[in-house]
Amino acid sequence: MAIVNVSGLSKVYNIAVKEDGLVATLKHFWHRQYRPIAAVKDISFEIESGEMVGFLGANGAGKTTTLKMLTGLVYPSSGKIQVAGYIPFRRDQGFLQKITLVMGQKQQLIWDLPAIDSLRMNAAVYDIPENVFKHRLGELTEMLSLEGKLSQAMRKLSLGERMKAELLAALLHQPQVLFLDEPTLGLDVNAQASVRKFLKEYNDRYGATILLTSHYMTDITALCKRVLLIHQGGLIYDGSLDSLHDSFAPYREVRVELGANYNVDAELSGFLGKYGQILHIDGQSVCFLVQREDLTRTVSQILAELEVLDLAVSEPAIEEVIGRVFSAGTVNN
Ligand SMILES: Nc1ncnc2c1ncn2[C@@H]1O[C@H](COP(=O)(O)OP(=O)(O)OP(=O)(O)O)[C@@H](O)[C@H]1O
Repeated sequence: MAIVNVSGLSKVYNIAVKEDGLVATLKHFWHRQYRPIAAVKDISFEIESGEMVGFLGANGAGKTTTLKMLTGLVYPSSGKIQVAGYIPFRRDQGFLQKITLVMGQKQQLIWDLPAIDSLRMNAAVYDIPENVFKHRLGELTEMLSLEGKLSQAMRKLSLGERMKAELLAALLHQPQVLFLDEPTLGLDVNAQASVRKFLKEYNDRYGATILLTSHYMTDITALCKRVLLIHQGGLIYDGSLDSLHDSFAPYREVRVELGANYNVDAELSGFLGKYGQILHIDGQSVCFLVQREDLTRTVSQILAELEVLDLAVSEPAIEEVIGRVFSAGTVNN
């Protein structure tokens, strides 16, 4: 059953515009002029309970604005949203108990205090009884490997530990729906991996629904089977990561290591073109693109016609595929 329903959602920000200079500043004071910015344009999607969905888009595409509307922080210009049966912008107590929003670039825990003090305050805000608080704290501390860290001032923790403490704080009330905006932003690869591992485990253990934005594709490929792609405010793709590969990268990279008796640069670069588009030549190694439907025939042909020491076939990187989708600006799926 869908726990997030979004239909025809749009957001237009009106930003005040002002020309330079004192006169313009005075004029602006009395007679403000506004320019509309369509940050989100008529997007619709549903998320099933327990799903983990990646939300991808370039800078300024509209991801944070969408997450803010889904959590009731920003009022939509038009369209409908329901999250866990609630209308977010009403900010009902029941709604706030069911959701959480974590923003990688914003902190809720107080810098000079130990995390445990802020966590106690959160427990009071969410009306969590002491025994439940202790139980959840123990469970989450263990899952996040934060033993011994919560009694130190936040400023003394590493960036990765701080992010994990933020996640703990955001999950103390055991929300059903997690909106995560760049939760691994700025973390080193080990800390990123440990946040990912935690999110996977949290989703498995509690069946939580997660909508996640990240500029690190490893987060998305490790956690999400489905992705939403937003481009200039519009939703241009909603489907599986695998189908994205199929629709936007209907080719494979074939890397061939040729025997030493070929002078690859001089002799072969010309006629190698018949096997596919040459991507690059490096010593005796040639890499080129072959359409997926031609792959078997082309590989057999290469093996029959050339002296091949090694041959490898790979899919193009997902970053590259998504780059193609964004440059095309639309997807028919
Ligand atoms: N409070 C605001 N007032 C006016 N314009 C805004 C406001 N917040 C965002 N915008 C504009 O709306 C558009 C979408 O911004 P948004 O922050 O949603 O993008 P994003 O996809 O989250 O980008 P990023 O990946 O850089 O965080 C941008 O053009 C941005 O400048």
